[in-house]
Amino acid sequence: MTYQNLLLEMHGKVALITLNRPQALNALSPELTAELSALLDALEADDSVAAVVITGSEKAFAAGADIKAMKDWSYMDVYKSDFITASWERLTTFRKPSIAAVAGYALGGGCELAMMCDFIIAADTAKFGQPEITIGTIPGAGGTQRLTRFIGKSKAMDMVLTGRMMDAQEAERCGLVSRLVPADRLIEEALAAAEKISQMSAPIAMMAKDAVNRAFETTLAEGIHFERRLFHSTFATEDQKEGMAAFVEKRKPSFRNR
Ligand SMILES: CC(C)(O)CC(=O)SCCNC(=O)CCNC(=O)[C@H](O)C(C)(C)COP(=O)(O)OP(=O)(O)OC[C@H]1O[C@@H](n2cnc3c(N)ncnc32)[C@H](O)[C@@H]1OP(=O)(O)O
Repeated sequence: MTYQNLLLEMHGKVALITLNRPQALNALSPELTAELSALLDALEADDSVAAVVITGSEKAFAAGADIKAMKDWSYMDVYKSDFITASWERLTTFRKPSIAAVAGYALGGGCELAMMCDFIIAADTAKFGQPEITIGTIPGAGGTQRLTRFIGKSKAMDMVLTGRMMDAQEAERCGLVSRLVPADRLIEEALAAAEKISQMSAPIAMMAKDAVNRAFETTLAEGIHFERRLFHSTFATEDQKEGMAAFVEKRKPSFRNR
């Protein structure tokens, strides 16, 4: 498949996806999100891919949904097509580890897309926001829910009601991003993190990701029960045997993803 709005580069077992609509600050058009969804399907099915990094340009990770495309849509258009469509949410069902590497603007759907990744590494130039209210709408790709879980009610209300932007330092302080790096090291750092993850057992990484994600969805008791059962099931894998044997034998483990 050829992609008009995305670039794909392989770095060993890590797929680097670059959103590529520079003329519109990577605004997330229906075509772009459909391409991203199709590409994630292909990467999920490809056993040679262990992790994914999604990035944009120096100026913008993504400036949100494509306002020019959606400005004249009617209620029936968005309701019947169920916009935000499944293609936007494909990242939330992607089972391999995903990292958003954010420089510049991550606004509206751009911020929402970054929050759908497993974690966010931000350049010191990054700016996050949910400015939908300034154009007469509200976040529609999970912003009110995910941002609130990341940064708490008070700050989420501030962001969503004023539409203000948060700089990278504030985003790190309040837990929206996991790491802050100089802009010229963003891709290197994100690829290094993904490469480190790709050395782990792939099924164990999936279980770890499933367990952390469950914390978003359930009570503490249910989440701990879920974690415990997954933890137990790691003992049914060859990779748990290999990992612990390697520790005892003072060598590097050689995981076989079994
Ligand atoms: C997903 C949902 C449901 O949650 C909804 C949304 O995401 S709604 C969209 C939320 N995002 C925004 O409201 C941000 C819109 N953009 C801006 O405020 C500004 O572009 C900026 C602050 C990010 C950057 O400003 P500046 O440097 O002055 O650049 P511009 O001249 O404004 O932009 C350059 C070029 O890109 C086009 N552009 C920017 N953002 C979008 C967008 N979201 N959709 C479509 N096009 C966008 C902008 O129109 C410019 O193009 P030209 O008009 O010059 O052709």
